[in-house]
Amino acid sequence: MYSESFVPEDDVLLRARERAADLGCPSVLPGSGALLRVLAASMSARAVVEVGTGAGVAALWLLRGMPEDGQLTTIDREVEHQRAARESFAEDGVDPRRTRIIPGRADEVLPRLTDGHYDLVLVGAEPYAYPEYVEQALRLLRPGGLLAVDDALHRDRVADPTRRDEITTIVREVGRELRNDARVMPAMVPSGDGLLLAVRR
Ligand SMILES: C[S@@+](CC[C@H](N)C(=O)[O-])C[C@H]1O[C@@H](n2cnc3c(N)ncnc32)[C@H](O)[C@@H]1O
Repeated sequence: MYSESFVPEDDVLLRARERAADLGCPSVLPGSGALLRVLAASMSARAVVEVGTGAGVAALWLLRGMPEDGQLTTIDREVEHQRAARESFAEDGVDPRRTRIIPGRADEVLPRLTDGHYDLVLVGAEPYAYPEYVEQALRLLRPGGLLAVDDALHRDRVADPTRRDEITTIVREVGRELRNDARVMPAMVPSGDGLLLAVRR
């Protein structure tokens, strides 16, 4: 699709994407990656959290938008994925001080992160646990901080009310909850597999 390839990915991103594919791990689609870079740059996001590192595709997009003194905290439970992400970061010449890769389960790691400290939180792992990650993200964000939920349209199934499988229902419910949550201003952006955005009031 034209908009997905509007900002083409360079060789480093394409290799990170290949690493992810070799590990059987889906990555953020290019349209959403480009959007994440724009968002991180527009708000000078210095403190960013990513739930689900994968091989580092979304992380690279974010890091490219963040200021040089920003730090990305990214959580993944798979050692192989952390290793692949490290390779991707090294290949892009990312200063190791700009990334903090925390190994472990997100439901155990997120509660240890500091309240109201982060500019941007990207949720991109395990749709089953999105409700819990979104709640943690809202705790972590400073006022004016941005929540981004990847795969929020789940291959367009979320928009189709006849799709009632468990994951689709959970992801649809997360959108509905955020739409009615007075703590945020939400918007659904149909880039990639859907990026649900919500600014923390
Ligand atoms: C869809 S991939 C993330 C892709 C990455 N955000 C990107 O776009 O490049 C999901 C990742 O979340 C990790 N993951 C799944 N469940 C997790 C959990 N409970 N805690 C931490 N990481 C988890 C997987 O190991 C996988 O690397």
